[in-house]
Amino acid sequence: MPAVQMSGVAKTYRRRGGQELRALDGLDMTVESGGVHGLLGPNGSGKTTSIRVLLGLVRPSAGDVRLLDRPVPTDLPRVIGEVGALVETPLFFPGFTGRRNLELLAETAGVPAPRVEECLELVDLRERAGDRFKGYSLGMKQRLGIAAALLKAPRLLILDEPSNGLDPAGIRDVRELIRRLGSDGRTTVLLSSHLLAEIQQVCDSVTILARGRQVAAGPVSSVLDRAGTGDVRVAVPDPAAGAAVLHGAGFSVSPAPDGQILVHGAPAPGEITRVLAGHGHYVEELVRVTPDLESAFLAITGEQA
Ligand SMILES: Nc1ncnc2c1ncn2[C@@H]1O[C@H](COP(=O)(O)OP(=O)(O)OP(=O)(O)O)[C@@H](O)[C@H]1O
Repeated sequence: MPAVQMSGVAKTYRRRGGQELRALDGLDMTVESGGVHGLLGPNGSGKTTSIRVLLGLVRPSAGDVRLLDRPVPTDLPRVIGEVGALVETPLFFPGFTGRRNLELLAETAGVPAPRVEECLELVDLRERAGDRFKGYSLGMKQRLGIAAALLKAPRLLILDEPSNGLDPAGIRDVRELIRRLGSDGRTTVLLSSHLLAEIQQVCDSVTILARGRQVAAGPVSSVLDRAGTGDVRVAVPDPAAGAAVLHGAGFSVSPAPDGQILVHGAPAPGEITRVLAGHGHYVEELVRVTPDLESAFLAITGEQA
């Protein structure tokens, strides 16, 4: 059972002056249960809006939404107890300790008190739980926010740009925490981010958004592979002669920076080896050129660098 299913979801905002803005324009997204799923897209692509739709904070103009196999918003009251979310920087009492803040939230939500300590442990804040919230670093505040979202032991945890504003150590801690949560065998994490590197390091699968639509989805590695250039870099002892042979055989070639040959859009690299060997050029190395992550992302989303 998928944890999240969105199909054809649209959300139109009316701007001042009557103009319409399509924040979501027929968005499809499936998040299978378990692991960490990334929602990746440039600023303004609709990540926060889709999360707000999932949580019933925004009513979609069209489309179907299911959360833990229940229709949303109709059945939201029946599933919301199993969903934890960190959407904006959560509000805590600055003068209270981290622990007291969580205890208050737990009491309000009817969560048994021992769960507070478990959550503090999960986010690695137990040692500092007796300190006042206002003295926490931004990273600690964010981890306390995640602890609050975990109080109900949710099956689905939704985190909207949790690394925003954090320093490198804070980012690392939050990423490790998300990975840990996603591999506990019972929690599905949906993580939104505009940072490709974050998605690559943390997520198992990804939905990529651009202008309110899905532009790619699937396991992280295959989605990025699909954005591959199809170029192959070939090393032979005599690159100029080798390039002439390949050109003569109909391949599109250009010189690679290190004196090797770049063969463009080569569907079957084995053919390159065969043609070269047929003319006495023996391949020393043949490597498929994978694009750097940033180019892959820009290629997929169609954004300009
Ligand atoms: N309440 C609102 N009223 C009008 N327009 C809105 C509202 N909320 C979002 N938008 C617009 O909808 C589009 C999508 O915004 P959204 O916040 O969902 O994108 P995002 O991918 O989360 O971007 P970011 O990373 O910048 O938060 C943007 O153009 C935004 O300006």
